[in-house]
Amino acid sequence: MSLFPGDVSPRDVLDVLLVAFLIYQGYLLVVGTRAVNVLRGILVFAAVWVAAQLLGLTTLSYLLGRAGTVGLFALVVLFQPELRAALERVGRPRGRDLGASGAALQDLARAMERLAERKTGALIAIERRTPLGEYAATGVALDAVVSVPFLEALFARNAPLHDGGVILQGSRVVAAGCLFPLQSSDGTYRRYGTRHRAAIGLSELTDAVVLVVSEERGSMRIALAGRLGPDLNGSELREQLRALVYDRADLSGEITPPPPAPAAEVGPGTQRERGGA
Ligand SMILES: Nc1ncnc2c1ncn2[C@@H]1O[C@H](COP(=O)(O)OP(=O)(O)OP(=O)(O)O)[C@@H](O)[C@H]1O
Repeated sequence: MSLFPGDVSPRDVLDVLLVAFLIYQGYLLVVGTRAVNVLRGILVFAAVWVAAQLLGLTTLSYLLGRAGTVGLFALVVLFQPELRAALERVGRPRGRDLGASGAALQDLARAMERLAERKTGALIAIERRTPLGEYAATGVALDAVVSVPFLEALFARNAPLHDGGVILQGSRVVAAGCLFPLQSSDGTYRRYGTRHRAAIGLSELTDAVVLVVSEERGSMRIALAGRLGPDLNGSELREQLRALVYDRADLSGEITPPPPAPAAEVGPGTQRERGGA
């Protein structure tokens, strides 16, 4: 007896499986981004359209059908950055050697702690598979080994490059004073300032691990995959860095974003201090 009854051929099964795989991958690409809300809106729109067709509401289904065609083009324009990031993620090489070392991790974490202790604001993006060249180009190119004094000097108030973000590639600082894309001020992160929104924005469009020290609160946080994690102490920061950047085994797997900070923690009025180990 054939495994595939009737008209269903192995090719049809393969076809359906591939389409299901593509839909699932598409879902993984948009989950956690602002595109998810739009996706929900599209589903509601499609459901109303199908209902209108089933009920024979010709004018409504005609209008919705027309709006759908125009909407597709509008979506491409609206989500151009997300689409580009998604395609970049698809074509990203696997298991790139970051050339990072345990020493760099310790220096980076120590610099973060010192900056947090002194309430010196800082923004540091660590490149992973998505090249950050276009963001590095907005600042000043550097080529220096990651070290505590160097990072402290970069972010020191009145230092020429303290404004903007620093970009690291492995153990090297490759740019400073860079402009990162701001997260749109919708939803959960509306109450954050621009430094935090720049961290979230960059992590939304790339797979970079973005570290932020708050000048106001002296806290250390990580933004990853469009989400801002909770305040970290020194050992938590080291642990996260080890897992996300310096443990290369992790690079073959998927990114697990840190849980978003509870709403109570995010307001400017809530001063929960945990910076420094
Ligand atoms: N798009 C950006 N890219 C990189 N850095 C930025 C960007 N926007 C703002 N910054 C940095 O953030 C600083 C302003 O931070 P602001 O006080 O608005 O943010 P915040 O999230 O409240 O941070 P903090 O808690 O440190 O005050 C700027 O001086 C600049 O260094």
